[in-house]
Amino acid sequence: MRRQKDNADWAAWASVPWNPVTDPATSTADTIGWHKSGVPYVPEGRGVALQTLDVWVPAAAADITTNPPEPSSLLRLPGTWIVYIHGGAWRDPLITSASFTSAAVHLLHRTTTTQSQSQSQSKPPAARIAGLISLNYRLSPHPSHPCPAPDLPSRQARHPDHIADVLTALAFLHRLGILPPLSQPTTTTTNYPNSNSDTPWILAGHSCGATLAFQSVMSPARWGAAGMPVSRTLTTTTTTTKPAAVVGFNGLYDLAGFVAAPPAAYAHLREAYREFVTGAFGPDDDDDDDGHGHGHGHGRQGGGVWREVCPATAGAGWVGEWIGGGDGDGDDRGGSGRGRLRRVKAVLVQSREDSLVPYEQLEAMRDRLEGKEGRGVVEVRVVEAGGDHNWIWEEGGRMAEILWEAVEGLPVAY
Ligand SMILES: Nc1ccccc1C(=O)C[C@H](N)C(=O)O
Repeated sequence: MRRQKDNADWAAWASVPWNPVTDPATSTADTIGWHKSGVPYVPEGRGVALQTLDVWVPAAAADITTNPPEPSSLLRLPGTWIVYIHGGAWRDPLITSASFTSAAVHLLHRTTTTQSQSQSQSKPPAARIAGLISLNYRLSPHPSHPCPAPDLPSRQARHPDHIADVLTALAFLHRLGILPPLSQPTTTTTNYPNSNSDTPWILAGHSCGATLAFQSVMSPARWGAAGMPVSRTLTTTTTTTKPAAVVGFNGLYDLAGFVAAPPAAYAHLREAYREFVTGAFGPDDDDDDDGHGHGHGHGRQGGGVWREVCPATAGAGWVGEWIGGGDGDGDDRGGSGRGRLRRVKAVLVQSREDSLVPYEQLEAMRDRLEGKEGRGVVEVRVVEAGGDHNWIWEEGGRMAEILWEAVEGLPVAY
């Protein structure tokens, strides 16, 4: 049974070929990495068009400079895996997993350069990347991008479909052993077979991808609360290890707060926000059409769906669900404590020149993480970045630098 599942996963993985990546920074044709685009993360052909992921692996390991990595060598690659979740307000079909390409190529270049430097000085590199993953997930409808019929299954998502896809993709990577592997049957919820602090990984996201990144460390049970049906796919994802660091680029963290009272310079975006938030999550019970939303949580039952889905405003306890590791139900009582992260990192990156997301979003998130729940367990790092909303991934170099520093800053050396 388990073996069959593994085979289906590896078959999905192998259904897409590796392509060599050359270095645009040098004019040589040297391979700096290998890339697969569009790997289906719902095996056996049961997924839809956007339930896919991209992967890049640096060619730095000696045996894969001339040949693409075999599954067996893939699992032995030393270093950190980074998983990236793209933005686009849960709906923009023009922003996909490919939006990570520029940052990915910069990271492959850095890995290759650092590797050869440390080899010539015969000392281990300060930071090392094992591989990079960029996720696609089903999107909500976009009013200015009509959807051709064959794409419909990928373009009619409504919360919790987006987060369910992210969790499904992460579970796929865990089953393959790319992310800290799970050796227990997924039905076991009290045993966390792996200490994720042994093999830390990083989860990053841009804009709504940052929202999804923080949602994914919370208990999935939250997405079944408040009368929202949990997607069928979610039931297969109960046991996953959590990232040691989450990096949010120009992230959306308090949508109810924005729609209720946007900062003056962003007030013209209020209807745009209300539209895409409603498209992704449905109308908010607390959203008030006269423009004076009160937006204060009434707990999980009843109003405040938008507050409950946003990391800066969600009901208490989610930081504990992250730290608890394991399957994310936050309940490690009587358990071994394995899978527990002692300390996690949140890197919050925001440009003051972002014309779509105000700095107040970062502040709300920082305040939440530095509050009662997070104090002493979440190390918050605030990073200012330049450019407009999408510059950070379009340019890629600065994003790569911040992610590289996140790898260097991981608690466990290897
Ligand atoms: N208005 C926003 C506010 C915040 C963050 C993104 C947006 C977007 O518009 C994203 C995307 N280009 C969209 O077409 O929905």
